[in-house]
Amino acid sequence: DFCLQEEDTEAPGTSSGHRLRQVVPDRDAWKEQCKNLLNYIFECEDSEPFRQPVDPQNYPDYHGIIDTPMDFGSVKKTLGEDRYENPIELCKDTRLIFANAKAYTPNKRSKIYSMTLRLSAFFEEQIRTIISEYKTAVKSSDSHKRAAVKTQ
Ligand SMILES: CCCCNC(=O)N1CCN(C(=O)c2ccco2)CC1
Repeated sequence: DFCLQEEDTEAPGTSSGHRLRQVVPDRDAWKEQCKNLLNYIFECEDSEPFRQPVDPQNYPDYHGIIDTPMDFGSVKKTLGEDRYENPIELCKDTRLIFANAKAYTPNKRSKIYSMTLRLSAFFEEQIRTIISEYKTAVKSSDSHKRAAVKTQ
């Protein structure tokens, strides 16, 4: 893992000459990665029923069965407004989209429900790396903080 060397705690370009270039995992990278993933999902035909909230006019029983509606448009908006602290929170909301469809569908062979199966398989493949890299970056930045405290 990355640990601050003595000279790294000084301002860059100090009398000690050049600083070692630090490669520090970016703990904010997950946001752009999730934006790109959502954009890709929006391009998929399978996401069409899930890009905006269910209209109770079309499905009057929907909100009686589903306690917490969720859709990809809402996830995208929450992300864009910086209301997710991390990719785990985004993953939780996205999984709700799939769980709601499974709970609402009258039949596991229904067209709309079958669309979520492909979509969720793809989403889970992609989000696992984003979350893994985020957790690594957080650990690394924690160790940086510990190292910095030690040198004070
Ligand atoms: C252009 C779509 C606008 C909003 N979406 C919408 O009306 N939906 C998506 C959620 N639904 C289901 O998950 C479902 C599972 C089995 C049958 O329906 C109900 C239909």
